[in-house]
Amino acid sequence: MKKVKTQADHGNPVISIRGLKKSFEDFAVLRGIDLDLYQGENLVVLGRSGTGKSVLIKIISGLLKPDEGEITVLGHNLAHITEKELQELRIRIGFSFQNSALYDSMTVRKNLEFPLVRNQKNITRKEINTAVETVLDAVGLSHTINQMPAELSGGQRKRIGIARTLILKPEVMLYDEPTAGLDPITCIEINALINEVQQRFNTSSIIITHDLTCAKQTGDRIAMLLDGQFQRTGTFDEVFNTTDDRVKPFFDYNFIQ
Ligand SMILES: Nc1ncnc2c1ncn2[C@@H]1O[C@H](COP(=O)(O)OP(=O)(O)OP(=O)(O)O)[C@@H](O)[C@H]1O
Repeated sequence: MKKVKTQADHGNPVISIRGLKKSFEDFAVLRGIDLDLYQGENLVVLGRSGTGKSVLIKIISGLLKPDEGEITVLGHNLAHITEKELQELRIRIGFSFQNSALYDSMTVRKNLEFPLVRNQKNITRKEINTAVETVLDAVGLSHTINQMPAELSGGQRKRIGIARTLILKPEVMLYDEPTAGLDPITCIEINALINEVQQRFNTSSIIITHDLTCAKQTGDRIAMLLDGQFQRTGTFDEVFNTTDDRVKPFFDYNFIQ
């Protein structure tokens, strides 16, 4: 079970989804999704490969359009948002994508400065330095500031990727497979970092994964995506304390810390 219990504000959903449907040609991927993400909570969306987890976060971030349903993100109904409002909204959402590569030719410092300078034209050098130092400290990698990405381990690169997202002070974090391709010890460190980010920056997060250890360690709430819908939602134990034959095998095939 998650070690640090967090107090989500259940009166205040930062993301609200009702009746979301999405098909590609005649393949119905999402078949009626309802979801609320509350202020300050980590919500894990768990599901097997190809169940539509990435499609869901692409729809939340406005990268894909739904066929049906109402999606409200940080007070904006995505059906009625202008392109300019969507750009502004995206700055308030941090994406940690599986392949969010760092720029190999830039130091860690320059990688972190890049989104800041691009999005905040009038920022001062002092403000940039403070922001870089704050996020590097948050991910525990202050000593790497002048290193090149090639000198970092896979886990360190993942941390710097998360720091680069945090530097814009997102209110919502979307993590797509944060532990994919990492060894088990590094996975546990990344899970701890996701919880630290939640505590320190009071972010609300959706964590997409099929890693049950990640789900167990980071999720205040788990939503199990099966057959295009959330079939079970609750704490980790509530979701897996079931005789549902579609959920049980998923549990059995994974190693849980
Ligand atoms: N742009 C697209 N055009 C056509 N089909 C798509 C598109 N995007 C996703 N799909 C299909 O939708 C389904 C769900 O894909 P998605 O990437 O969301 O799965 P996932 O649950 O994130 O899987 P994984 O855990 O392997 O990343 C897949 O069958 C995929 O082929």
